[in-house]
Amino acid sequence: TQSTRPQRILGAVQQNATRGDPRSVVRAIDQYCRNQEWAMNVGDEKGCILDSVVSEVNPATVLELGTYCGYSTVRIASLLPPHAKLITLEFNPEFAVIARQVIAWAGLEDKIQLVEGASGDLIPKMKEQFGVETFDLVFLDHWKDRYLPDTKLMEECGLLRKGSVLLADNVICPGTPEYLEFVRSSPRYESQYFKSHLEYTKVEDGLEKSVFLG
Ligand SMILES: O=C(NC/C=C/[C@H]1O[C@@H](n2ccc(=O)cc2)[C@H](O)[C@@H]1O)c1cc([N+](=O)[O-])cc(O)c1O
Ligand SMILES: [Mg+2]
Repeated sequence: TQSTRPQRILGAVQQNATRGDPRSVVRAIDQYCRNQEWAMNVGDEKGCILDSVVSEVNPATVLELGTYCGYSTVRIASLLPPHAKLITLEFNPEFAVIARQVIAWAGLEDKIQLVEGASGDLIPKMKEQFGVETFDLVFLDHWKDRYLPDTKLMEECGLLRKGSVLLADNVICPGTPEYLEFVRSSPRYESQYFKSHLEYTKVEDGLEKSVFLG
């Protein structure tokens, strides 16, 4: 029976990465997706921008919207301080099965909690069910038409504090026009665009970093 792209990505990790070495997991996925088949990981070029923002924020609590195969999950978690926690939301059970194995191969299970479900349903439960106060960093990389409603939902649920950082992938390609307009025009956010390229291509894309001002 035919394998799926996520299954082939997991295979590339198991064949080419070293157990317990997150950076080798990241490298194995990038090499596979650059040389064998494209996949919607944030990738190595935008990944360096992601690394710099994570290192600058040095977050104790991170929320990732959109796990997929766990590439950015592992990339972020590998840079977190000892007791920091990353919660990642994944809607597709098949993707979740793969991501859990990628996270395990990297040896990062203790830092990462993968929760299955829709962001719109899970965000209101963050405080009561997952014991979260606020998030220091949110990485948005799920369905592009959910970036804005979920940002408003996080505000309403008191999950953002003065200084919380939102980092959004794909603000150019595929594009998140309503989200971009909102964070760039709202007086409650200080936004900055990091120009880059769509993963594994020469097409323009970028990350938008938006600091919540409270
Ligand atoms: O479409 C894109 N991303 C959508 C990602 C969606 C992911 O978020 C999950 N989710 C988790 C929780 C939810 O509530 C909803 C979905 C979905 O189950 C999926 O795993 C995309 C597309 C391109 N592209 O070039 O076409 C490039 C990119 O970098 C992209 O990120
Ligand atoms: Mg993306």
